[in-house]
Parts: sequence; structure tokens; C-alpha cells
Amino acid sequence: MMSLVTFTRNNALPLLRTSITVRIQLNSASLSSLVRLEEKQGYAVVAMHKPPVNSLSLEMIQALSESLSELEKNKCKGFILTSACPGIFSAGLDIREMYQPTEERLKEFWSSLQTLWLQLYGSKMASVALINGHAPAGGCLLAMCCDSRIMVNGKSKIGLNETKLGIVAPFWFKDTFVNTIGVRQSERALQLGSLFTPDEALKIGLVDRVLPDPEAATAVAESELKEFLQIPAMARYLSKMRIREAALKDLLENREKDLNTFVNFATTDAVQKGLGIYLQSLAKKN
Ligand SMILES: CCCCCCCCCC/C=C/CC(=O)SCCNC(=O)CCNC(=O)[C@H](O)C(C)(C)COP(=O)(O)OP(=O)(O)OC[C@H]1O[C@@H](n2cnc3c(N)ncnc32)[C@H](O)[C@@H]1OP(=O)(O)O
Repeated sequence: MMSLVTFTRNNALPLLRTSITVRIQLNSASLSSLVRLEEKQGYAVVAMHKPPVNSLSLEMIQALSESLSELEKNKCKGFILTSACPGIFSAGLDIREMYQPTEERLKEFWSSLQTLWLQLYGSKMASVALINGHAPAGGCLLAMCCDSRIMVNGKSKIGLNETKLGIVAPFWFKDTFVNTIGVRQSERALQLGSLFTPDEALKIGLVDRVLPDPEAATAVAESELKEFLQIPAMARYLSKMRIREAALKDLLENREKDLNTFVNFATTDAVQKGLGIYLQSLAKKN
């Protein structure tokens, strides 16, 4: 099978005052084809590639986790998280993972998602989400885990729309949301399952910049990441943790409980019925 992990090497110069030369030696052979990793000068680009919509299946979640681990192993200082699927950042959790699941897979799915969130939200690396398409629910969560969000203008929307599916954003999704846009906006948007246009998202602070096209957004994402990378790494990371550590600790201490809550909730008849109807409505569209 052709490897979709693209990896270009060049003579990287250090971007960080505090770092030694950033040279990422990615082990492309062991990485999944669902995520494309590209080495740039002193940082990496992590591009999700699971057409058509980058839905977060168990395999996709694990591929993202492995990619981050690979970057950490190689002492990468920062990355841009984006999508290689035109018009879509990520459609969020793969709903088929939650619909009529086996208990074993459902548990592995959720546990892998917890791991990915802990890894991404607590990452020592600086990160910028280059949101080049729709980012509902889990897609929005991935973007919020980054240190900065640059969105391409257009028809795409971003937000936590869980209630529209008859499900409830877990407490750590909510914590991430509150840490990003504040309590009042979160309370309203979570209940309504609001999806925001890029300009609306900018207004409430869900994204930091909106650019007219992917090229302009890419350039801004790169310069934004470089700005983060110029700050002494330890000071930057510890400052980020001042905001994030309570939420991270909460999930770390309640992982098992959260897993059981999810499994019990997701397998109720009402939720299964709702997910079935939602999947049908997505299929009917086509
Ligand atoms: C007491 C309370 C305790 C709480 C305990 C926890 C509770 C559980 C919480 C679970 C958290 C979930 C978070 C999530 O992420 S849920 C997923 C939410 N995502 C969505 O709602 C997005 C749905 N998709 C869309 O809106 C659109 O697809 C799009 C992203 C806007 C793109 O539109 P576009 O027109 O380009 O593409 P299509 O709609 O035609 O889709 C193409 C095919 O992809 C399939 N698809 C789309 N999204 C998903 C998905 N999320 N999962 C699986 N499959 C998806 C779609 O069906 C099409 O398939 P087809 O070609 O076979 O028809």
C-alpha cells in the first residue's frame, strides 16, 4: 500500500532561542496513512487525511496520537494542525463508532480519545490550528486544543453542536470550550449546539484570525507559530498550564468514571435512536 505520510527533509535552522537545532526524524514507516506529517523549518505540519470528512474513528484518533508521540520523540517544538481534505477540517467523532457498537470497541474508542485530548491539550509543543474547513464537535475540540486558531473564511462552521445530535458534550469538552470562549458564551452555545461562521467565531474568540483564502491562512498560521516559538519554551508551556492544568487534572483523575459515563450514556436506547436518525439524515443529504 502506498504510504501517504509525506515527509520532506531540509537543513532546519533553530527557531527557538532556547532550543538546539530542530531536526525531526519522523519514522514514517510506522505511522498510519491517515495523518500526513511534513517537516518544515523548525516545526511540523500535521495534516489529517481521512476522506471525505476526516471523521475521528478509532484508527484516526490513534493515528493522531501516534503522530504527536513521534513529534515529541523527535523533540519537535511546534506544529500546525490542519486537514488535507479540501473544505473539511474534521467532522468530529465518527458517529458510526457510537452507533450500535460493541462494548469493547466503544471503550477503546473513548479511551483513545481521552488519551489524544490529554496529549494535545497538555502538549509542551506550541501549536496552531489551521482550520481550512468545517470543524463541528470533535473537530472544534481538536482546534481548541491548539494555542492559536486561524480559520479560512467561507461557508465552513465551527462549534460544539452535540445537543443537535441528542448527545451531551463531556465535561472536558466543556472545560476546553470555557477556557477558550468563557463561561457565558459556552453556556449558551453548548445548550443551543451552535455552529459559528468564521466571523461569528472570531467575534466570540473561538478563532483568533480569519483569512480570505487557504494560502493567506497558511502564511499567517506559520508566522503565528513562529511567534509562539520565539518565547522561551518552559515559560510559555508553564503559562499555558496555568490555564489548562485544572481541566487536565480533572480528566486524569476521573478517566475511568468518564469512560463508564460515556458508555452508559451512548448505549441508551434514546441516544442510539437519535444517532441512527442523525446518520440517516446525513446519508439522505446525498
Ligand atoms: C450525562 C451526560 C454525560 C455525557 C457523556 C458523553 C456523551 C457523548 C458525547 C460524544 C461526543 C461527540 C462529539 C462529536 O464529535 S459527534 C460528531 C458531530 N459531527 C457532526 O455533527 C458533523 C456531521 N457532518 C456534517 O455536518 C457534514 O458531513 C459536514 C462536516 C458539514 C460536511 O458536509 P459535506 O456536505 O461536505 O459532507 P457530507 O455531509 O455529504 O458527508 C460525507 C460523508 O461523510 C459522512 N459523515 C459526515 N460526518 C460524519 C461523522 N461525524 N461521522 C461519520 N460519518 C460522517 C456522511 O454520512 C457522508 O457519508 P456517505 O457519503 O456515506 O453518505
